[in-house]
Amino acid sequence: MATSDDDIPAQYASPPCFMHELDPAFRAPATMPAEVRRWRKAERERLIQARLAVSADARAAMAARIAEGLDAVIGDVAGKMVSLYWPFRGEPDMRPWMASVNTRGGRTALPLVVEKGRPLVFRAWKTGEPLEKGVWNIPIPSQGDPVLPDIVISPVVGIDPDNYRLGYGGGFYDRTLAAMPRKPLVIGIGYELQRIPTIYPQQYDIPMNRFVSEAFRA
Ligand SMILES: Nc1nc2c(c(=O)[nH]1)N(C=O)[C@@H](CNc1ccc(C(=O)N[C@@H](CCC(=O)O)C(=O)O)cc1)CN2
Ligand SMILES: Nc1ncnc2c1ncn2[C@@H]1O[C@H](COP(=O)(O)OP(=O)(O)OP(=O)(O)O)[C@@H](O)[C@H]1O
Repeated sequence: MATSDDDIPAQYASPPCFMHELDPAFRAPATMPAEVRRWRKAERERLIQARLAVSADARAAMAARIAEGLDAVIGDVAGKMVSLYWPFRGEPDMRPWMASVNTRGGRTALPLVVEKGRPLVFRAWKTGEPLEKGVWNIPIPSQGDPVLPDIVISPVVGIDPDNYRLGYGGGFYDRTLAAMPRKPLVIGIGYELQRIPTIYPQQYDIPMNRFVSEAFRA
């Protein structure tokens, strides 16, 4: 029986973060448990290596299947603004499909990192227009006003059964989607080998509406 203070484990009067007592609407900032952060880092490295171990020819064949899957999911692209990406580290190269969107009366855009910790900005771009080197040497459109895509195609490093995406660890897509005034259709793309049982979703992770891989069947 606890008869004296000495028997009761020491406790703080308030939890260490007491902002919610001052402002009931306050939510703790997005932080990730250290073990999840470590796990994600290791899993990213494993998945990127696994993807790079596939031959360039096999990756190109899978990208062609992904393009068919995107057409099946999206249907008519005319009048749509679709954001894609400049491929690196073995991501599916969708540049041929990007050109075909423009041929069919759609428009396309590329993301650019304005600053680490800030949302991405999308700039209209199509084959042949000038590019320059952005952060991490990723090519970005040299000019053009920001656009708001109707459809965001997001390359995944890993994807789980609830369509939560593991990316390169910058939090860019989560921040960007959270900040967009109109919710676009968000399609994660990647290879079957990138499926994982869970990404340990955190409060700020936003799931993809769809995931399209080389195994997609309409
Ligand atoms: N092709 C392509 N372009 C894209 C993205 C993408 O996923 N694919 N992005 C999608 O967001 C943005 C770039 N995001 C990136 C985020 C992090 C790193 C990176 O190299 N990060 C560090 C580690 C970061 C950390 O773990 O804290 C590294 O790997 O050394 C690269 C690009 C915009 N452009
Ligand atoms: N909406 C947000 N607001 C503030 N911080 C965020 C938001 N979304 C993510 N973050 C921060 O970004 C960091 C990286 O997130 P995460 O591991 O999910 O990146 P990722 O989805 O793999 O990367 P990327 O989208 O750049 O490919 C996390 O530490 C998280 O705190």
